[in-house]
Amino acid sequence: MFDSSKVKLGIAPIAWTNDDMPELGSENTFEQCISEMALAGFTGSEVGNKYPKDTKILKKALDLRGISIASAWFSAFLTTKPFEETKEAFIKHRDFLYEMGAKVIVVAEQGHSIQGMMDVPVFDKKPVFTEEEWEKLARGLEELGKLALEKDMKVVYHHHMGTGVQTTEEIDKLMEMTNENLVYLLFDTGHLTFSGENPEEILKKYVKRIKHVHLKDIRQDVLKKVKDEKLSFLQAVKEGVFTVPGDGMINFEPLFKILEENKYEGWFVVEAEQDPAKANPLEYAIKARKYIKEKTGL
Ligand SMILES: O=C1C[C@@H](O)[C@H](O)[C@@H](O)C1=O
Ligand SMILES: [Co+2]
Repeated sequence: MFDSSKVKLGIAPIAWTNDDMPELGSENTFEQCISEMALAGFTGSEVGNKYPKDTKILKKALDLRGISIASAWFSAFLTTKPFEETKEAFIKHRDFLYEMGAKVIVVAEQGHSIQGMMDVPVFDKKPVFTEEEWEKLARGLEELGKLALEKDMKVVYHHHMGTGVQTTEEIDKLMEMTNENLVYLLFDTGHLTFSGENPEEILKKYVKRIKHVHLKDIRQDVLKKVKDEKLSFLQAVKEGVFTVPGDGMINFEPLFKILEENKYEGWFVVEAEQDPAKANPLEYAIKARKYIKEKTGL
């Protein structure tokens, strides 16, 4: 059994409004989004572009609905820009999250990333870092890890489609090159399956270093289409490659089992970006909440 005082359930606003493609769900307001999260039974959220930037206003709106902030995405450019630029932006982001009570900071390297490029095939053109870039990334992430620790927070690295840290080998390399007490791992079921990795193997290997979990499922027929038609990451999302856990090809039972046996503590964040015009966000949030209850008891 998971300890429900140690494992919390959140959901990402990206199913209501997609910050990478603001035309998806532009009609959905911040208030509707967080009200529906609460209505579906979630007590946590990550942060979207429509969220108020003022922490007092944001806190009040979230408190009214019994929701807290689990974390928020940070784009690092350690391989392509001077470290100071990433550092300055990271400190602002860290301080915002600290005020909101978050304990982990989601970081993904965006140097050379193709994840935001509408027409670049995600399986053909992903970046591959040079040794020099790996070194910059590893040392930079350790510095960000130290900055996070100043506030008793942790950097959790987000492996991601279309970036230099996507595959098993790349995750292994990053984990080997960084200090385990400074750089932790985010486990995103959807990205690993999309990429063709084995989520169970990765989870077993790094479970002690995993401090944040993104739960999303994959529609197998859409994944095939992405490969056959050489679609980009954003086109894949629009087509519906991602869905909520339990609605696709991933077997979550062994994953929950490994997390449970290893006494995982932290957030499970349902993060299933798809077109809200095709997949009603409240309906899918309820579906996800029900599935998690069934499989974990949480
Ligand atoms: O954590 C995430 C943040 C999103 O912006 C991203 O594109 C999504 O797929 C994801 O996993
Ligand atoms: Co994610």
